[in-house]
Amino acid sequence: MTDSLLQHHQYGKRAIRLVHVTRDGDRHELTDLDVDVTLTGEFEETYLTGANAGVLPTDSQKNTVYAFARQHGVQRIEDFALLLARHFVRAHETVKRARIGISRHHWDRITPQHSFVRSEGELRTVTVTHDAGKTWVVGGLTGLRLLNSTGSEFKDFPRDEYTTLPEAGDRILATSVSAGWRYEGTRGDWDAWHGKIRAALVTAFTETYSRSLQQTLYAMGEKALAACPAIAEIRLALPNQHHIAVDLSPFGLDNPNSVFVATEQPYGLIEGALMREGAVGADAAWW
Ligand SMILES: O=c1[nH]c(=O)c2[nH]c(=O)[nH]c2[nH]1
Repeated sequence: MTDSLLQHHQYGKRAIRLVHVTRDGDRHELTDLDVDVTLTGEFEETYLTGANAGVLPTDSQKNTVYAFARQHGVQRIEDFALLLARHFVRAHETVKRARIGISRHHWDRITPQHSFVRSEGELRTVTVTHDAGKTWVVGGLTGLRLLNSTGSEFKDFPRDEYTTLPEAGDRILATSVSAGWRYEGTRGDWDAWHGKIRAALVTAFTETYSRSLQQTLYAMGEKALAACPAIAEIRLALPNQHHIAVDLSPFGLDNPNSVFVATEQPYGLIEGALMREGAVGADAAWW
């Protein structure tokens, strides 16, 4: 046997599918969540010898999520994640840090009472990390698809022997936003704050005349920080969903920037993080 050290370990349950219905008479509220639980702590023994005395089964973790949903409701995912993270650390001595990630699928009401249609793509997300010293709440969203059909260019980039990209003076700019933002505190008006930040991201995307998606990213982050004083930092990942004008000349047709092929792969990925001036970083809050 070679000498080896267990360097890092964590475990938990992924993709706990939870659908919760609140019945207010005939009118129902639907909440549809994917919940991830990750625990770190004193679990070396089971890795080294298979002794499970300190190992809270992932099955019990899953059951806790369902039981807490019944007992406490799930209306605001930020509060539900805080509740679960604190519970695992408080209730189990071997658990030193708990991280709860939740993504919420959005359903739109199609009758006044109890019928819904799922709006595809966009998820509201939260990651709560809790240990003896601190609790961090990172709110966010993924799959927010945005497109500007003008107001975007990409020019003046360096050209080398491999450059074929033409300069674009008027191109389509399209992306699917992934954003995470770290709140300063653990109490808040989560729904309103999420709404303000989402609106700021959309407004900055639509209102910025874009010379690069990088510039647009910065404008989005800046507007989000301005819109919600409760957040200290924001991280954004913006895939550049390229739309390429189709060459219609073989068919004797022109293409005055009206027919495009929307390509999925490969795509550019533009990432950036903005911190409010004077705020203190918190790497442990992020994956
Ligand atoms: O906004 C852009 N940023 C880039 O870095 C880039 N690179 C590329 O090929 N197209 C684009 N567009």
